[in-house]
Amino acid sequence: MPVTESPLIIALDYPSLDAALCMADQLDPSRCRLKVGKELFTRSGPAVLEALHGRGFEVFLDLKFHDIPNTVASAVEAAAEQGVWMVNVHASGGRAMMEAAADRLAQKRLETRLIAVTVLTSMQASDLAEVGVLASLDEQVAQLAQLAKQSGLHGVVCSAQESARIASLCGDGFLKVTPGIRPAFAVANDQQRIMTPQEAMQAGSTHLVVGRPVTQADNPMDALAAIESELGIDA
Ligand SMILES: O=C(O)c1cc(=O)[nH]c(=O)n1[C@@H]1O[C@H](COP(=O)(O)O)[C@@H](O)[C@H]1O
Repeated sequence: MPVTESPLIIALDYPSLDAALCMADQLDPSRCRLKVGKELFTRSGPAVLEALHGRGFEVFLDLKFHDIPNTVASAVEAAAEQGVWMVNVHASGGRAMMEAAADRLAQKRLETRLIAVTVLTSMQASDLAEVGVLASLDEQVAQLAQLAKQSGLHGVVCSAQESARIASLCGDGFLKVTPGIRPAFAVANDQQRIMTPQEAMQAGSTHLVVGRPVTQADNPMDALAAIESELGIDA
């Protein structure tokens, strides 16, 4: 049984363990999961995982691995051994890399969900062209999602704008973890492909990653409650 049925994952993008735990201590593991990303993990290391697991949270370790297959498989194994609920890689690392990571989890009987980033939600079509990708943004996301599924991954990180297409190509059970979530009260910041929480769920997202709209709000708990209410979740 999961600790929570909520689709919400709060991104703890903070510069210190203390700041991250200050937010975590206002949250409840029955209401959301937490995401630990590059800044926090680089500063605090595995201690943050222990601290959050100790408080009962399921943790998405978002380090977006992208390297040769053996290196990524070993990094994914190391994350899973620390008990994280979810870990991610970049789908553009390719089939061999994703298969090696998925196979390693299976060999070691580790149940961590492994997902792949398709195209970052901060990118738009012109950014893709600039890095030499000639496919349209939608086509690139669809191609990488299908490759991730064929490689044995549990799902993808994508924008909610792409969730419906990925559901039709890869199935409802394939996880669609969607950052770039912006409730009506929040600003876009550096996100390009955004949707509101309700639109994202209607589009078929299975999980919503929310950072600054909650963590930088004047009252983070009110912001979280407003999102829950938009989704019809009883807090
Ligand atoms: O893998 C991710 O979590 C991720 C992928 C992506 O394409 N876009 C994206 O924003 N993220 C992460 O999702 C979070 C979004 O945070 P906010 O923009 O503050 O809501 C950040 O921690 C990003 O690192």
